Amino acid sequence: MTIQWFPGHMAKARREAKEKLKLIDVVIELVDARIPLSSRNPVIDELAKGKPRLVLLNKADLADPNHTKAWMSYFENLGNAVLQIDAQKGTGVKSISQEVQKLAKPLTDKMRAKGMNPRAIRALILGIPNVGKSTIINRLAGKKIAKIGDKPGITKAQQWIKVGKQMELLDTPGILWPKFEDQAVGYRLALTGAIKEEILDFQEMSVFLLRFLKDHYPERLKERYQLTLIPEDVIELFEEIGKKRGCLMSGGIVDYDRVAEILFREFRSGTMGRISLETPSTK
Ligand SMILES: Nc1nc2c(ncn2[C@@H]2O[C@H](COP(=O)(O)OP(=O)(O)OP(=O)(O)O)[C@@H](O)[C@H]2O)c(=O)[nH]1
Repeated sequence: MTIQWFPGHMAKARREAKEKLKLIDVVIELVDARIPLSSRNPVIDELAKGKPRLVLLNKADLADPNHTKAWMSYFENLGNAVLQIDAQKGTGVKSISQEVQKLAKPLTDKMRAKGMNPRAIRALILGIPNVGKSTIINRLAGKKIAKIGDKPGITKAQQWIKVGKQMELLDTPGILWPKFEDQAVGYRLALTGAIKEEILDFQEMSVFLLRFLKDHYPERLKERYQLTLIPEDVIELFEEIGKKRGCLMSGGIVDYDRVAEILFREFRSGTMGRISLETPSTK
């Protein structure tokens, strides 16, 4: 789904998320493991305030495993539970319910102390577009999708999915807007598919990517595009790749648009290998 985020849409998303959060014990915040900070909604801390939180680093299959490890510690140090997952294949998804239970332990303990039988813990998935919310919901729902139906006194419109015996998940995620304020963040979001690529200049985006790869994954670049040396100048590098890939127009001039498209597609699809565009120390 592609959403153009105008102020009215952002206000509506915030209102809806706040409404949903009233019903929720544990927040599941979904981010892209390749860009965990850039893919966070800018007001998530304010929205989820006071609720225990499980951060899911999704699309971990596309991210650099070493960086993902560093990101796990980063989010743990902020006081969250964290899991890395690949919702497409289902890796790590089974642990979600367990983590949610752990986070809700103070609540279940309280219910027991009052002599009550603890009810199922209610969770909500929140995240920016395209981060994998629906994929996870479908995974968690599995084949035995059990809609619990309306709960009197709680809500009429909301449907809940039963995940095991002890967790209930709201079947519609909270879709939140991405960050806009920073150009580098914009490039990272566009490269990973969170915002419409048409909004940004393809060539500019690819130059951003090449600059990043040159600094952080030079060997990968050499290998993929069969380069013996990586030119210092990023435009020269762009042209080298164009020549290697036969992206030439008449007169032997490099077709920049085609090179940009190749770089973009090969990054997006994971053909370049597992690459993270952000580490906890990225500014
Ligand atoms: N490689 C990989 N792809 C994934 C993973 N999770 C989701 N995807 C893909 O990412 C794309 C977006 O997934 P969705 O589940 O539709 O994302 P969403 O957050 O519900 O998107 P919106 O409806 O736009 O808010 C789809 O093409 C999924 O197949 C993952 O862990 N790894």
